[in-house]
Order: sequence, then C-alpha cells, then structure tokens
Amino acid sequence: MVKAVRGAISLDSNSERELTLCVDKLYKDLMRLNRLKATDLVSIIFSQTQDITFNPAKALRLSNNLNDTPLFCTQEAVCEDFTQPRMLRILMTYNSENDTKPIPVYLGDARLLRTDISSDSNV
Ligand SMILES: O=C(O)C(=O)C[C@]1(C(=O)O)C=C[C@@H](O)C=C1
Repeated sequence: MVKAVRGAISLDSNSERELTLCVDKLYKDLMRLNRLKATDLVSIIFSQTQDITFNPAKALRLSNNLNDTPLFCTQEAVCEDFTQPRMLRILMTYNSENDTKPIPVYLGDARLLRTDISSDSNV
C-alpha cells in the first residue's frame, strides 16, 4: 500500500548550510519515526517559502545519496494566514506492507503550523 507522511521545519537563516542541516534532520526524523528505508520511498515533494533561495532536493540528494528517489521542489502558496518565515515543508510518499499510521514531524517553529498533530516527542 502507498502511504504519505508530512513534515516541516523552520530555518534560522537562508543559507545553503542551514538548508542542508534542516532538510537532513527532517528527513532522518521522518525515516526513523516511520521505520522507513530509502528503498521504501516512492517520491518526495518539498515546498519552500519565498525567502528560502536554495535547493532542498539537491541538498537531500547529496547528503543522503538519494539518486533513485524522484524529488520535486515547489514554492509554498502565498496566503494571508501564512506569516512564518523560512519554512520548508515535505510530503513523503512511500510503500508500506504494515498498517501503521504515518507519523508526521514538525520541528522548530513549524510545530505551530499544526499544533493538532505535532508534539515535542518529535523534536
Ligand atoms: O502542514 C503544514 O505545513 C501547514 O502549513 C498546514 C497546511 C494545511 O492547511 O493543511 C497549509 C499549507 C501547506 O501547503 C500544507 C498544509
């Protein structure tokens, strides 16, 4: 069965190094909490707010050798109620043979985006 899990993380600054650290942390937490292997992945979509000007797909591919997973970056919608800066969101799709529920990961200020599903246990 194909499943999808969400995550998000706030960057402290708009730099390539900060983006690499943040995307790597978010990916590793999602993989660990959901007990995933890279071969389980179907694809990963990123969205970034306009104030992030570096490429999360490239950063993740290089730091985790994810050459066989389709990655896609897009800009987050600009809406009046989205006021938080430097937000990187992720939508990870994967194959799963068990009936466990996907565990989302919201880190840093991104926890405020979905207080209903994010918890300190993710941090
Ligand atoms: O989950 C998030 O990252 C949110 O900001 C919440 C939410 C939503 O309303 O469901 C809003 C915008 C994003 O594109 C994705 C999801």
